[in-house]
Amino acid sequence: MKNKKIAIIGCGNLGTSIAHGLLESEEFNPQNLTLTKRHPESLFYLQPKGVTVISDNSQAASDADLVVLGVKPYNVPNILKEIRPVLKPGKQTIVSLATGVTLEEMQTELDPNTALFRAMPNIAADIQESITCICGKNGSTELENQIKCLFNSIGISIVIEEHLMEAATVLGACGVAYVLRFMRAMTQGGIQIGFDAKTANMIVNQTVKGAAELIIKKGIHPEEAIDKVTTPKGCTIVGLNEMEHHGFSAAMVKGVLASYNKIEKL
Ligand SMILES: NC(=O)C1=CN([C@@H]2O[C@H](COP(=O)(O)OP(=O)(O)OC[C@H]3O[C@@H](n4cnc5c(N)ncnc54)[C@H](O)[C@@H]3O)[C@@H](O)[C@H]2O)C=CC1
Ligand SMILES: O=C(O)[C@@H]1CCC=N1
Repeated sequence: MKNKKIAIIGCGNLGTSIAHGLLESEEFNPQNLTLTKRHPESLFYLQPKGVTVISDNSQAASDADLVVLGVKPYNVPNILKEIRPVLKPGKQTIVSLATGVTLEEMQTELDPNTALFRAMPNIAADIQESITCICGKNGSTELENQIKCLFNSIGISIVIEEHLMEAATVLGACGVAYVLRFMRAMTQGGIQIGFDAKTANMIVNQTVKGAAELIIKKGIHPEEAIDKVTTPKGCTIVGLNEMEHHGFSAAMVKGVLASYNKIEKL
């Protein structure tokens, strides 16, 4: 990755998280990163690190080995039309982060030989803790490995089939927001039982981090760990059952499905 030039076209919330993550990575040279935005001033704070920040998408795309599209889905066709004249098929790779825009839809705007990937990271890229799901078209195994390498430097990545990209968006990208809303609700409960907001927040944050890392590091099923917490006739099982009576798991599943169904209509 050290020698690869990357342009993030449309560097908003997600693009900036990726840029931050890349800049923390030892495998990446900041001089090789170009970020674009229509009004780029808000990204100028990254210039002292060696990053190029401009508003000219074609200039950014023409110089890059990897062109990452960070714009909203409805902007993708116009951006592809804009940069197509400067692209060098066979020499560059396009990676779209856009939700719900298929490889086939993008291919219609590009030279048929253009190597094209979709990637679905999340905003934890900022601290190199993203999960990124990737799928591609016209790319060699070597190119696929390069894309994996890029996203592994800001977390972990897996290659999936394209028909699962929308599911990946919901679980991996929207998922960050679901977990954070859960954390806020738990904090509110903590305040009601006596903690000030700051302390409740700290306890919840570390509890969630500990629970996630326990499952990840031990490689166990969540229910196996839950069984270790639920003392018979104890307070945990009473709380969990009360949550289920109010539809906790059902609400989560329904929320996941609602997000998934919305992508179809984006
Ligand atoms: N925010 C998230 O957590 C995730 C977002 N995505 C996808 O990533 C994409 C970006 O999402 P966000 O970062 O949230 O959106 P955003 O609105 O924060 O970022 C898009 C950026 O593109 C810029 N832009 C728009 N038109 C442009 C143009 N013609 N030239 C240059 N820049 C232009 C905007 O100024 C903005 O900064 C979307 O397609 C979304 O579906 C995917 C996974 C997670
Ligand atoms: O809410 C959205 O549409 C985008 C996709 C995943 C996260 N943000």
